[in-house]
Amino acid sequence: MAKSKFIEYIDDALEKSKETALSHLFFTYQGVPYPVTMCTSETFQALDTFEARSDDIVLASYPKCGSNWILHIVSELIFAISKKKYEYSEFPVLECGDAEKYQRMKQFPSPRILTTHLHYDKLPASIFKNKAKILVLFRNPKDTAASFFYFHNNVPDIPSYASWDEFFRQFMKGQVSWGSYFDFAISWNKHLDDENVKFILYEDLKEDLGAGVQQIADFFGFSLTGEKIQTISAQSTFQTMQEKSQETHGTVGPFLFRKGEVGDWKNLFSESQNQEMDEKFKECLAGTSLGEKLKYKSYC
Ligand SMILES: Nc1ncnc2c1ncn2[C@@H]1O[C@H](COP(=O)(O)OS(=O)(=O)O)[C@@H](OP(=O)(O)O)[C@H]1O
Repeated sequence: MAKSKFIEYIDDALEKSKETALSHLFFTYQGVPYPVTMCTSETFQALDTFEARSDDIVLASYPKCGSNWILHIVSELIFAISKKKYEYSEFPVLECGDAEKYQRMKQFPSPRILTTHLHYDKLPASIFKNKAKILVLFRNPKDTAASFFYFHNNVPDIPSYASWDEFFRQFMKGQVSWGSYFDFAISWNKHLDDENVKFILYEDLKEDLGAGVQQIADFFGFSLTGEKIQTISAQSTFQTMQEKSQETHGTVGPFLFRKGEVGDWKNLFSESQNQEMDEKFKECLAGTSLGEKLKYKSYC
């Protein structure tokens, strides 16, 4: 990707981050904290003017669950079908950017890929009305928290936390960008088996990427040969994506594609933090359909 709108937007957000202290990083909109460097209340107010199409591709996930991974997979699937490279005419996160973006997006050709970190009930109504398909990606909360912490503390221009313990406290309170992992999970839990919604797990993608790519292709109705699916899988491994990360994501790339592993949380969590998260998981998700789907016992 040349210096695209995508990278321009990220560079811009990083530039704003340089001058933003952690204590001023968030503003709250309808009860959820968002980073001032990426979101504005004007854009949230305009969000309901967004007109979804039935062939829009919506990729929903909490931050750090691998949205750039599935975005890449879906872009490659579109390329394989249409023979045209998917163009990011706009930064793909639906709720990020200026309030006029929804007007500009009317001109973009189908299929449009929209990623989002929004809770289910905060998505614009037209997504449901016009029956756009939504792929919802989850990752176990411990690795998600670890990835989130490293991102803040490794990227030089993004405000750092004083320590992992401090980040963990804020994460558990939901005082991080896009709010609480658990609130996000609760909001999606009842909708994972809805028509036009498909759940996918980061850890399953890690375990068998080929099978995951095939499922994603099937869900969006892309019919490709097994050979093509394998080629796309090979182009979507962590190593391949990390090697190209500077080219695809600019300076933040190597920090964003950090480790891509399952279980890295073990290097950070203390025993009491571990227990605290297990309790929170039980309280919020035990016995729910999502609680089962996350395979918490295996990964946490
Ligand atoms: N191909 C592939 N395979 C395995 N893991 C991958 C892959 N691509 C991205 N990742 C990992 O996803 C984490 C970043 O998540 P997001 O892309 O959702 O980040 S963001 O919220 O958009 O900033 C981040 O996780 P950590 O490495 O644990 O920090 C990325 O490395």
